[in-house]
Amino acid sequence: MGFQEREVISVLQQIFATADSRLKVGIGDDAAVVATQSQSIITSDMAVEDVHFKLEWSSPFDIGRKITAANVADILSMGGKCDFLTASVALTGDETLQWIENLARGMKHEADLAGALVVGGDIARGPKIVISMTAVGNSSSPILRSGAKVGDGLYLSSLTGWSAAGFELLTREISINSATAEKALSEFSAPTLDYTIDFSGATAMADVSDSVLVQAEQIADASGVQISIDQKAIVQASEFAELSALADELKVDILQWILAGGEDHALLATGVNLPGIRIGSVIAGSGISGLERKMTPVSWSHF
Ligand SMILES: Nc1ncnc2c1ncn2[C@@H]1O[C@H](COP(=O)(O)OP(=O)(O)O)[C@@H](O)[C@H]1O
Ligand SMILES: Cc1ncc(C[n+]2csc(CCOP(=O)(O)OP(=O)(O)O)c2C)c(N)n1
Ligand SMILES: [Mg+2]
Repeated sequence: MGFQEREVISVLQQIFATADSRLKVGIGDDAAVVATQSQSIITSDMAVEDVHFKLEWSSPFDIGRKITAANVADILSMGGKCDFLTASVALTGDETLQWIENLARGMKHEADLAGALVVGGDIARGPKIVISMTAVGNSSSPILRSGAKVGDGLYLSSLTGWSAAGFELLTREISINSATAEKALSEFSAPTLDYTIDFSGATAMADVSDSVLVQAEQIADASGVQISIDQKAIVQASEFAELSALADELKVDILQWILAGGEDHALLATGVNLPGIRIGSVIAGSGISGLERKMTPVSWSHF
């Protein structure tokens, strides 16, 4: 074992140190003390070694970014802003202190982008690395999955499919030396969240962790509407041609990546005249329609 628990805590204390006035008591006591808003949004997501990440595929910095992004995205998808995060980490004991430090630096990097503070967590030994984060955010008017209305459009904050493309390159052990392949690998290792998109006018919203199809179906079910996907509109998206070239090179169906791939954590929203990429419409009925061929959404239900 290359580190002691108190050494790790001391490193974490330094990395997550802040003078932010929202934090009253940070790392070092039994719990953090924070100034919350009158209405909070709370969510948790975890990342398990060999289920959500592989040590040979991703740097500790990217693993830290990715789990933080997955948590923050659930707050953004409620129309909220993330304020606080906690990080509970099971380590095997084979890691170096530097590995753990870089994991924390990745978390801090993404937390900074989100305007959030890492205020505490826990460390334990486990047979594999498991990272569970909890995020606390706020919104005075949260956007639920259940608000989609007939006549709304369906919008993506950015084109999905990049993470699935990176996952495919890694699982098939294909090495392509191009900026497009680099982008796919980087989006898989740690997705770029769409912090600047203004979806405050959305009637319903979800982040794409499982896939556009799964998340659209969740919105359709919760709202009692049908969502019709417009494949022709997806083709018009600005990054489509670039991703399509990579799909052709790998001989895969690009729509499988875009609609059935996961982990981009892009925002999927319904509403009228929203920014982003319009990929469909909300109509009367139930379920999903409009697909020109059958898609097999990769279901990431874990059991
Ligand atoms: N172990 C658990 N205990 C309580 N609630 C849970 C648990 N696991 C999942 N949930 C809840 O189930 C819902 C769906 O979870 P999940 O599919 O992980 O959503 P997401 O894709 O937004 O992370 C969420 O409201 C989540 O809080
Ligand atoms: C080693 C490895 N295998 C497979 C995947 C792909 N993968 C794992 S979980 C997942 C979907 C999202 O995970 P989940 O825990 O269901 O997230 P949540 O819906 O709770 O946000 C995907 C696409 C991966 N990221 N890493
Ligand atoms: Mg979850």
